[in-house]
Amino acid sequence: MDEPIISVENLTVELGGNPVLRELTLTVSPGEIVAVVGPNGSGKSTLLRTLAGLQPASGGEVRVFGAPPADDAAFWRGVAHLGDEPAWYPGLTAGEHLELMAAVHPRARMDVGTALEVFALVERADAAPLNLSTGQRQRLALAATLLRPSRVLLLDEPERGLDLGFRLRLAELLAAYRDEGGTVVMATHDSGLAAHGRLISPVGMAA
Ligand SMILES: Nc1ncnc2c1ncn2[C@@H]1O[C@H](COP(=O)(O)OP(=O)(O)OP(=O)(O)O)[C@@H](O)[C@H]1O
Repeated sequence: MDEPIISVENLTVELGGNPVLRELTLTVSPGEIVAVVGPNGSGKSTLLRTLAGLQPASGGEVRVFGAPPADDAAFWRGVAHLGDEPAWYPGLTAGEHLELMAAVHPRARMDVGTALEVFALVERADAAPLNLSTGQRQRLALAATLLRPSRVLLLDEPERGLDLGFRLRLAELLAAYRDEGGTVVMATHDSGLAAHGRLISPVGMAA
């Protein structure tokens, strides 16, 4: 078996003095899609944030690429995280946000024109992100996340605001990412999307 790309042992995370994750153990192999499922408040976002190194652990160990997540360029070159809606640059259009992403990532996974087509944003490329609909903004955020090269995708409810057709498309896009050798860990409430991955639950109940 391949070396795990993510390994979590006995992870405990406390927020505001309350244990949110308790002794969680998880191993993710390269090329896997893992769907983190469970009720509201069960700790899905907390788990993703901890894997991204954005939330310190209270106990246990998290390793990504064989080392604890580190807030440095090398780590973020390998990891693309989409949590809450990103901050948009004032004055830049939707298309220019993707141009910016492509400019700083010379080995982007797709060019801007392709990204606009894949994420059905061609007609709205000249609009400011805040003038897009909720689902269009989520598609833009996903386009920016999937355009940049990465080895691990950490997605928190990527289905947020998406219509049914695009949720199905998203499942295909994640499968294509996996087929290129990428690894996906996503928190989701969408049973269709979750069905594309190995189900885990942060509260340890049968998912
Ligand atoms: N900053 C914080 N301080 C204290 N408690 C917090 C904080 N953020 C989240 N929590 C609590 O931690 C628990 C887990 O929250 P988390 O956002 O990880 O859940 P989730 O499974 O992602 O939920 P949802 O399905 O609603 O997105 C919840 O009970 C939440 O109220």
